[in-house]
Amino acid sequence: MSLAARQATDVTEAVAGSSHPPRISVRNLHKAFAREDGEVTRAIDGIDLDVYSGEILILLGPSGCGKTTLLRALSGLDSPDSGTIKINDITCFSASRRSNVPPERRPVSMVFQSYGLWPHMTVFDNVAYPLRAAKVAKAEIQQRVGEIIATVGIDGLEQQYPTQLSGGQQQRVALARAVVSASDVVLFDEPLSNVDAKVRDQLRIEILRLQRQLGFTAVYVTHDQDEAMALGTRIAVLDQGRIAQLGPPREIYEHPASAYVARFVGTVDEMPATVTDRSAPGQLHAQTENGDQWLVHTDAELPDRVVLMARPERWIIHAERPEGPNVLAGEVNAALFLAGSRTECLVRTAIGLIRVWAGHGRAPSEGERVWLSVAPDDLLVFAEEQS
Ligand SMILES: Nc1ncnc2c1ncn2[C@@H]1O[C@H](COP(=O)(O)OP(=O)(O)OP(=O)(O)O)[C@@H](O)[C@H]1O
Repeated sequence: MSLAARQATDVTEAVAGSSHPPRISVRNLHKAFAREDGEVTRAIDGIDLDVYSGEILILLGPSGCGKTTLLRALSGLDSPDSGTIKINDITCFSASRRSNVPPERRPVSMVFQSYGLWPHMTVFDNVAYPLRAAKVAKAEIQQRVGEIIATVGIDGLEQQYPTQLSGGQQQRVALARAVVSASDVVLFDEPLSNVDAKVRDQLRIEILRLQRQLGFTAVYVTHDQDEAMALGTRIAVLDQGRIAQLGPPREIYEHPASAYVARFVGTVDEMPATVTDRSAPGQLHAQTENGDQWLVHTDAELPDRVVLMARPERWIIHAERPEGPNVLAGEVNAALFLAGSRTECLVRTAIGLIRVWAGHGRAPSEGERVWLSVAPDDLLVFAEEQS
């Protein structure tokens, strides 16, 4: 089948929440590892997850949260302890049925952080490898490899060996090899973490373009929140083998389900506080340690001890004390001009340093006395964690 024929028609419509059945379906998956010291690590601790046709599902979380273990379970490189994995409605793993389809028979391909190219094969032969393994006719291999090499922008390098290529070029070869065999599902394991920042930006766009063009479904592991935001149709934030939150990037950023998610995705400053009034529905008042009262719009049921959080772009800087609630006096400690997009200010206040991203307006200068305010809708509030 030619690349053109494989172009997806259903990418935009068949996303999460649609009536289409999921492309990947994971139920009650567990995987524990026994460490050398006898401790047991629950790398995957009861995960349920559906991934829909044409979406890029990001697995995001700090080191050790189980991202790679989950991806390897999907690929068949690792066997879970219990649960089921279906891909294209075929049971690839079921502990109860004792079935475990080997990696080469699953309809998935993988792109690794370390490229995983065959060093003794040319670029052409690396990309052709899955087609030769599937016994595709020679003329078709020639055509499909030629097309995909041009698509990922490495034409002219066909006869080079991987060691003769830059990291970015090697990852383009790996990408071409992953998509050449028209796998329905492509699994990405931190594919951009070995390339420099500029190439990473380019490759991100390339991956997105390729995915839109070919319509494959992707599961993409990263610990880089910018990458997750840029690429994800939905993001699953993992915490110790569990899904802490699953949703579109904007929802995760603007409505984090927990303090853990708020801290991991984006930047926040935190203010411990005590709830002083919850009599009006949909709002509460809380007092910070300096005695200030804060008005927060929320429907959440919360204990008395809470933590208030605000994103840096939600604080507004004023030269004069503004009217209204949630106002804090401060002095600009540092003002960093960041590549034209914003000025990042550190403002010293009675409750500590607050980060504020001032946009295109007048940026305050260091040493200036200012007032900060934040709208009641823009304050996040969570229960204080018990230590
Ligand atoms: N083969 C193994 N033996 C013992 N423990 C393991 C093994 N593989 C993973 N673990 C543990 O399982 C947990 C999850 O590991 P995993 O590699 O899935 O995390 P990750 O989120 O991908 O981390 P990173 O971003 O650092 O790659 C970690 O605590 C890790 O130490």
